[in-house]
Amino acid sequence: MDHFHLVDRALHCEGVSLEAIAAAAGTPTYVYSSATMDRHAAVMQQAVAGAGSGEPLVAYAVKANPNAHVLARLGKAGLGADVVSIGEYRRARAAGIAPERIVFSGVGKTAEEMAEALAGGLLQFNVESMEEARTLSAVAAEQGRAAPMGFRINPDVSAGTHAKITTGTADNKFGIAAGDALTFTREAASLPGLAVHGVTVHIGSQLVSLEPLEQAFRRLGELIAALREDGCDIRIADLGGGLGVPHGPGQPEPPSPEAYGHMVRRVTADWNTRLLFEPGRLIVGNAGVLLTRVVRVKPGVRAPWLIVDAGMNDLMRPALYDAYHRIEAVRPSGVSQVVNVVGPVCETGDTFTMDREMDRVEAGDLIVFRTAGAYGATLSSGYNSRPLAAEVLVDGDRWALIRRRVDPDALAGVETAEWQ
Ligand SMILES: Cc1ncc(COP(=O)(O)O)c(C=O)c1O
Ligand SMILES: N[C@@H](CCCC[NH3+])C(=O)O
Repeated sequence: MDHFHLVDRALHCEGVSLEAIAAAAGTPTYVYSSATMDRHAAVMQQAVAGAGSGEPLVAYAVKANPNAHVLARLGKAGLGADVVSIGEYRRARAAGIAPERIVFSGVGKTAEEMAEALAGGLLQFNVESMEEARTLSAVAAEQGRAAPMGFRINPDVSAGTHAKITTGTADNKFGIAAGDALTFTREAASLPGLAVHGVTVHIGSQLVSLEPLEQAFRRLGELIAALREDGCDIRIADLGGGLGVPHGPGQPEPPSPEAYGHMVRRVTADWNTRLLFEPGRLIVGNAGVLLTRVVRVKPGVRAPWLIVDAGMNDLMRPALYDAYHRIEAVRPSGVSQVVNVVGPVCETGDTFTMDREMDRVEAGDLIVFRTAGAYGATLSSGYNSRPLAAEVLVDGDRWALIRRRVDPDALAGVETAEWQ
């Protein structure tokens, strides 16, 4: 069930009219549905329930949407957190997510970040190089603690997604080449303060086929067997995130979480490890829209330019990855038109789409970009001295402003002239 739906011929989020939100909160504003987030969290947890040995952990990838209220909601829905910076770690903890439900990923963790997370507690660091393992060892030795550790392998599998969100090929910066894993664990085992008990793999984002995932997981399975034979006690396999979400008619249809769960069960049946998952987009992508108002319609050669008050600074995905977002009128006219939808930013890349057929709208009308709950607000910037968009969370027939619009004047407080 879609919680963004028409009521009295106008788009609502759950029981709240998007027109009412725009009138009160202004535009552009991100609007999230709590019910959709809860449902996605439940669907993912059910899809992997009973897989592996011990309780599977669905650790939400905080980077997808780190708003404190979104995190608190997902924590209550039973999710842990996959964090990639100490900022995300702090946010996850502040949202009430327990340390033993947090994994720390990323190629560039600093010694300071490691020290704070180790002292605060976590399930494991997912380490991506021998150099990083040495730093973690030094941090652990200094605290007199053992650092719980997994390590990420690079399986050299192409995920079949956009090059800029592919992470598991030999050309990518991520992970340790699968062929180097034995040498890596032997060396890591010889360092003080490291408790190596996990392996992880994550090959990319918005995957629309299970095949590359299955290939990567099979490599991981072979590796777990080889590591055990070598005396390394692997107890956790973290299968990363990456499952794509539907973007609407005419767009590639990703496999369902249930199909993903079946594949995981089949491939991991004899692994005898606890399983971790790190979905981001799957949980929040379709739980959010970016609500924006048409500033004006300018005649164009190919098609009219629909100039909206959201720009590439608010929703970067089309400019960064040529990403598709379904666009809908908040009050559909029933008459269709072909338009180019662009923002006000002084860049040609500030183009959301060209030659898109959609409902006819005029200056002053509201439209939404769908599937904007993941990698939307969090990737935004204040480019062109534009404010950061507001964020709203809907719950039934109530809504709350969960991030105020951040005015560029806020910079006045941090811009200084401290010449040295
Ligand atoms: C290590 C890691 N885990 C999880 C994710 C979440 O990916 P997605 O939002 O596609 O599920 C990412 C982002 O690609 C990632 O880099
Ligand atoms: N930011 C990307 C996803 C990258 C996920 C992080 N590894 C997107 O918007 O699609």
